[in-house]
Amino acid sequence: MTFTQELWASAEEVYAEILAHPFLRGLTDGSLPRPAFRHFVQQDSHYLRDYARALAVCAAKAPTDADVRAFADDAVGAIAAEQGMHAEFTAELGEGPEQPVLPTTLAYTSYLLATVYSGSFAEGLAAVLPCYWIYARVGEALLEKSSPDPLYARWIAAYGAEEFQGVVRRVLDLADRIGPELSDSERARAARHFATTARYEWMFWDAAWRGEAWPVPTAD
Ligand SMILES: Cc1ncc(CN)c(N)n1
Repeated sequence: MTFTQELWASAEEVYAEILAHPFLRGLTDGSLPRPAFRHFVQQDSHYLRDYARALAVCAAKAPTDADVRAFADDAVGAIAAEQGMHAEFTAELGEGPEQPVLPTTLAYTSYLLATVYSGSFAEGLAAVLPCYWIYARVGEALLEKSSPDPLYARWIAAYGAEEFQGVVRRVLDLADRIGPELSDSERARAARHFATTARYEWMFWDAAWRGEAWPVPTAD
């Protein structure tokens, strides 16, 4: 089994649950309530700021100059493209009340940052991978049906697009290049990180679907 096959196997069931989630079903049949989508976009803007930091840390630990550049470019490029898309969505949806960073976003980004700072390059890579790979798979799967809602159809098209798929393929190729050099224990740790952040991906959509809020008032 290649390293990426091993990683995917650790989260296969989570991916099935993601595709079945009412948030994603609501995107494709157009029934997703706008407040849930706005919630998602606002939390994703918070998330992407920290995800860019996580990619920058991966870049700093990458094995070759080309890999350093690829991660650094992604940290700037792919994230800037997604943030640009969110800005367009926000303009169309209307700002709505300002949301603080909510519990699931905070838990996910805290886990990502702790892992990329404290783990090896392979562990950090495994932790950031579901963000790329699950969205690429979801984009591909949803593209066939797209959505009767033009806003949701644009979101699906962005992740199904060849440009995004190509970025993801590059990262997967890198993972498979370093895979054979890893010890069994490092591969096992990496698979645990991958499975954990894949779960956070499910939780992120679920939090938007539920309209998650802090249970008691916060200071900000
Ligand atoms: C939570 C989350 N995960 C993944 C992606 C896709 N880069 C995203 N924008 N947001």
